[in-house]
Amino acid sequence: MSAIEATSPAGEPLLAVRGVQTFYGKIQALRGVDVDVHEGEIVTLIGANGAGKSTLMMTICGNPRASTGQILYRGEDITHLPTHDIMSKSIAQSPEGRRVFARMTVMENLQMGAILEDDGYFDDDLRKVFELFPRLKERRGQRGGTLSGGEQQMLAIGRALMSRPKLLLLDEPSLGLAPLIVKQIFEVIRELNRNEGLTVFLVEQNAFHALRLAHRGYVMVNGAITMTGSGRELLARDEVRSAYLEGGAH
Ligand SMILES: Nc1ncnc2c1ncn2[C@@H]1O[C@H](COP(=O)(O)OP(=O)(O)OP(=O)(O)O)[C@@H](O)[C@H]1O
Repeated sequence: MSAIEATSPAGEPLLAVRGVQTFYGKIQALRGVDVDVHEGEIVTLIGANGAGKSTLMMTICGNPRASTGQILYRGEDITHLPTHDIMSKSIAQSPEGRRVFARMTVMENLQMGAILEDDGYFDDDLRKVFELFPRLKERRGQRGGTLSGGEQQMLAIGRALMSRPKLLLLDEPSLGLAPLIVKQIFEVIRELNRNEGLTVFLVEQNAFHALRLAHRGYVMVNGAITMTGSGRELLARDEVRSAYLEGGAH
C-alpha cells in the first residue's frame, strides 16, 4: 500500500479493520484489508466496480463473515458477533441500492429505524430527520416504493439516523442520482459530521464528491487497499485522477 503521508489520527480508532479476508465460496473478495476510522472523521473507500467495497461494508456488519482478520469497534472484537448485536452498538448502515420498505409509508420506514418508539427520543429524532430532509416530511404518508430515487436515498439515510448512531456506514449514496441531489445528500452528511460529530464511513464510486467530502480516503483494487491519504491528497494523485476521475466520473 502506498501511504502518501501518515494522515491517520493518533489514538484508538472507533472502527478498525485488521487484515480482513472475505470469501464468497471459493471467490476471494477481500484480500487482507486494513482500514481505520476515527471518531469524528468522514472516511471514504473508493474503487471501481467489483473492487470489494460493498463486501467490506457488509463484512463489518457480519454478513458475509470475515474468514481471517479482525474487526474492532471501540476496541471490542465484533468480528464474530451476530449482525443484530453489531447493529445495536450505535452502528447504522444505509446499504447499497437504498433498500427502503416499498409498501410502507415514509413514516413507517422511519419507525422501523428507531430502536424504540417510546424511549422518549423518537419525536426529537424524527424532527431532526425532517429538518435534514424536508422532502420526507412532505411525503411522510407516501409509500416508500413510490418515492423518487433521491427521496429513497434520503429515506434510507433518515432511517439509519433514527437509531441515533455514532458510526454511519453509507454504501454508494450517490448511485444513479442526479448531480444536484448528490450535492444535497453530501451536504447533509457534511452537516451531520460537523454539527453532530457523526462518524461516517462512506463507500463510493463517485470519487470526486467522496474525496472532497472525506477527511481521509482509501483506494481499493481487487479486494486490497492500494493507497490511502487525505481526501485532498488522493484527489491530487495522478493515479487516482486517471483511474477514477477522468472520463466524467464526476
Ligand atoms: N453474493 C456474492 N456471491 C459471489 N460473489 C460475489 C457476491 N457478491 C459480490 N461478489 C463478488 O465479490 C467481488 C466484490 O464485489 P463487491 O460488490 O463487494 O464490489 P464493489 O466494489 O462494491 O462493486 P460495486 O461498486 O459494483 O458495488 C466481485 O468480484 C463480485 O462479483
